[in-house]
Amino acid sequence: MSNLERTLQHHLDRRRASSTLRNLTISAPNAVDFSSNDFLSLSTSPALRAAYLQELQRDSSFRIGSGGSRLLDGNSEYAEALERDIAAFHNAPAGLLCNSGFDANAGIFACIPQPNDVVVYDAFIHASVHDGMRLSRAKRIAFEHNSVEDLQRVLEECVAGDEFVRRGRRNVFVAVEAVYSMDGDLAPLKEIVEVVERLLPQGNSHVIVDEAHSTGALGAKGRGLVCELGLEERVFARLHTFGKALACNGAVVLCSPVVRHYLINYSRPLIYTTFMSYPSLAAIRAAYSLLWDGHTEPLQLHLRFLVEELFSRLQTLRARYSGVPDIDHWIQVPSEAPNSPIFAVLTSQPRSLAKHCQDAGFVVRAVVPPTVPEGTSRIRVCVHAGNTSEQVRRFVERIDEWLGLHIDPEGPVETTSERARL
Ligand SMILES: Cc1ncc(COP(=O)(O)O)c(C=O)c1O
Repeated sequence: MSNLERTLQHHLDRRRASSTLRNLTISAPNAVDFSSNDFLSLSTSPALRAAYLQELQRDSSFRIGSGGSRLLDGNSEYAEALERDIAAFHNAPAGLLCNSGFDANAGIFACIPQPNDVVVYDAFIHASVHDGMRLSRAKRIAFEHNSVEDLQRVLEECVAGDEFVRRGRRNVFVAVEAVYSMDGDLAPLKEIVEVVERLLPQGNSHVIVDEAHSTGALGAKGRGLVCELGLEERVFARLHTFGKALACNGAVVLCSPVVRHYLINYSRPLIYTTFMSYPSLAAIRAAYSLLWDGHTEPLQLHLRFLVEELFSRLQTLRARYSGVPDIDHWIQVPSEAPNSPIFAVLTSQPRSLAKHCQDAGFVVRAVVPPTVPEGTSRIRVCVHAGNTSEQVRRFVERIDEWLGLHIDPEGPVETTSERARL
């Protein structure tokens, strides 16, 4: 082993010692998916497969690879028409396709905020926004997750402390997500837009909404939260990613034509990379065709039904153990049904619970700090349109079984030394 590899191994060993080592895993083929972001189960949809194959056959002389960066040989009529149609679907003036949501965020936040501008961001914002912001020379300020009051406090401080901001001469960007990936909670977007417009009335405030987890899953035909709330003209830019509910890869930035043109000129993750290949674009068009023609609407409805079902079963389960003194140590479930398909089932023993569920054929994952804040270790549960009520019932029974292994709803709580053996 070289000295460098020894150093790298040392870092890996430190992670192993703190139980934060990451490894690639492969789910069993017949496992029940309560984990992936394939919310509409389009990954395995015969309708999407058929639409995709049809799209590929539309022009038998298609060029498979894009041929280069979009700025050089990678662009095509096909790509331009696709992004125009997607923008129209989401009621936006223009769209710009990007190879991934990560690239899109990293590009936007690195090149649009200018030196001394301010980026105010939700404390739970995605890593790609952080990477982008770090490359910009803007000032960065977090506000408490989903707290309109704290956003207001931060903005008031910006206005009070910076004459340029106050006079509308310095831009303030506000970065939020429509649905947050770990708790499945929605941003109070209307209130956020209102407070931003009220405190910064000079036209120098710009809200950017990441709709990664709402694309396809929220709003009429899956148009997302901004459309659902009618805020299209009050946000600066939106990001829709195709890798989750749409079962593809890539993303689109919805924005004005000027912003689109600026990104084409300045966004490095867009400029210095090979653009998506034709099969990738065809898959995106096929997925959008299912949204356009209403195919996914019953899937959205079924998903909603399953969310309510899982919620009510988890509530009943939790109520059975309500007499156990330290029950919150073992399990905490959402107090309201999430408005998204994502559930956080909190437990101080997430690996043990995840393994117990996995052993019964359920794909579910433990999420621990630093991915989530200390004290909020959990299993992250995602419901899918392809799940059934029966699977939800069995899954909750499995959690119940795990609880029963460690605590008795009627009897005394186990000792700390017993718990330590878990
Ligand atoms: C909120 C959010 N934004 C952006 C991304 C990145 O999107 P992509 O997977 O297309 O790179 C993700 C996905 O991991 C995400 O959860």
